[in-house]
Amino acid sequence: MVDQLMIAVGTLNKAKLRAVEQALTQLSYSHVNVIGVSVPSDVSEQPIGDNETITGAINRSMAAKKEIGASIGIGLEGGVVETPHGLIVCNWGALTDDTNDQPLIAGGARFRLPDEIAERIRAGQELGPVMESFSQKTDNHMHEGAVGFFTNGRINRASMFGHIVELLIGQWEYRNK
Ligand SMILES: O=P(O)(O)OP(=O)(O)OP(=O)(O)OC[C@H]1O[C@@H](n2cnc3c(O)ncnc32)[C@H](O)[C@@H]1O
Ligand SMILES: [Mg+2]
Repeated sequence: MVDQLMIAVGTLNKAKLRAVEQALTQLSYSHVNVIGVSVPSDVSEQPIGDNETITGAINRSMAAKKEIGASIGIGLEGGVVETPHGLIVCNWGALTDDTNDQPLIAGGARFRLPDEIAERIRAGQELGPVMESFSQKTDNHMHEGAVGFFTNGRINRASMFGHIVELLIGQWEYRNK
């Protein structure tokens, strides 16, 4: 009988939690207990740039792990990056465990936002609420997300974060080999 592995995820967002649960089930981690914890990211509500977004993911992973004394903490954070090609959505994840090593980091899918959305983010609005009014769907950020809306439902927020979780768990397995 394998010991239960407690994984704290620094969010109550259903898409993010589903991403962790699905990724771990697919990887046959049947002995894991995934627990969502509301923690501060200590960055802006709408992180701008890779650096701030990664920092948010790391802060969430550390705070979630500490909050419930889990063996692993995972933080997932969405942000936007200004580029000469337009405003690009970015997504980052971090995993903190009991070692003194740096948190593991992994990035996810990226795509350019349409100009009318980008303009509203540049004016200081958050992507989540902007998507709610644009898509006329409440809680869009907990379901398909901007990524699902603008990719015709091919990649939703959970599957996009699921990829990041696999990159994190894979690195964690490599480190523990
Ligand atoms: O409760 P938390 O974990 O904070 O979940 P969240 O949906 O707010 O997610 P983030 O803080 O990681 O994302 C920062 C902002 O960008 C929004 N966002 C990021 N990616 C998105 C996506 O694919 N679709 C819709 N909103 C997105 C999100 O709603 C926030 O306003
Ligand atoms: Mg948020």
